[in-house]
Amino acid sequence: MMEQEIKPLAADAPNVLEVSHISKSFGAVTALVDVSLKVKRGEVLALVGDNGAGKSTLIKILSGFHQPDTGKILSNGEETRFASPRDARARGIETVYQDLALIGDLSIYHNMFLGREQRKRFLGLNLLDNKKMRTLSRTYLDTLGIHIPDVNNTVDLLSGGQRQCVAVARSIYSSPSILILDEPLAALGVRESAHVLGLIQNLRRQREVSVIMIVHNYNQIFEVCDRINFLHAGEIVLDASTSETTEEELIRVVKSGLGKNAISAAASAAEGRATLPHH
Ligand SMILES: Nc1ncnc2c1ncn2[C@@H]1O[C@H](COP(=O)(O)OP(=O)(O)OP(=O)(O)O)[C@@H](O)[C@H]1O
Repeated sequence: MMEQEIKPLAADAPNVLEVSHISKSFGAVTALVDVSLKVKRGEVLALVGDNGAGKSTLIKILSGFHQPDTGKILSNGEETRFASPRDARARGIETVYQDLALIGDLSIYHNMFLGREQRKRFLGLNLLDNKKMRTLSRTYLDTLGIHIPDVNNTVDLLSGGQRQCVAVARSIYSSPSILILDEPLAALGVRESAHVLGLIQNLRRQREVSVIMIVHNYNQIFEVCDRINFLHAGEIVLDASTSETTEEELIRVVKSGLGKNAISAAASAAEGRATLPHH
């Protein structure tokens, strides 16, 4: 794929997903407190925060796995409720969890079509159309700029980065409006991460799908994300555009003390360049 400039998001890009004032507790444990978040069409949003900050709970709510105790979810401007992951998927939200849900000893192209195999009739029999799945997989991976030499190989033979890319490609094959990635770069080395970052960058260039991804490495966030939401103790304490802030500033904000007020103060001190969420 040709390298192109990353176009800034259109100022009038609509919000494809909006959650407002969401809270969630598990018994006595409060996982999320009054969380509001927005994602525009084509935007790549990073979700960061320490262990236990509530990142997984938030993406599980967005993908229909958990229901919030309070608050609203708007999908394309319409209030909605995701009763199950299937329900969220039906409304265009695909999630790639860390286990990737690939079958190691199956071919790459079979994995690409897992659960929606292409079939053909032959002599009255209903057979898998392997040729078609192979060709479609090849074309699709190429379109996304994913370098996989042979789609006949089993997934076991792929590197971690390639596997992540195949899982992402499979999820976007159904043209979702939102792709949620749960730590897509976890446990990947620099070279391996480059595959995945390249893919996300390609998605960002095309601006057809919005991406919400949990990331830990700030450097990678600034490479491929448009905006960052920082979660601390169940609250979004910072919402900043990556073009208007820097990695150093972000680190300063995060280290400046994890109390919400401390972060607000640090963000204001950064010449108002980081915007804070409204509560
Ligand atoms: N199913 C559950 N039952 C009880 N408590 C839970 C459940 N899921 C999450 N929690 C609690 O909610 C809080 C937020 O957890 P969550 O997993 O969302 O954080 P996280 O930011 O994803 O952390 P990590 O980076 O460690 O995955 C934690 O205190 C956690 O123990």
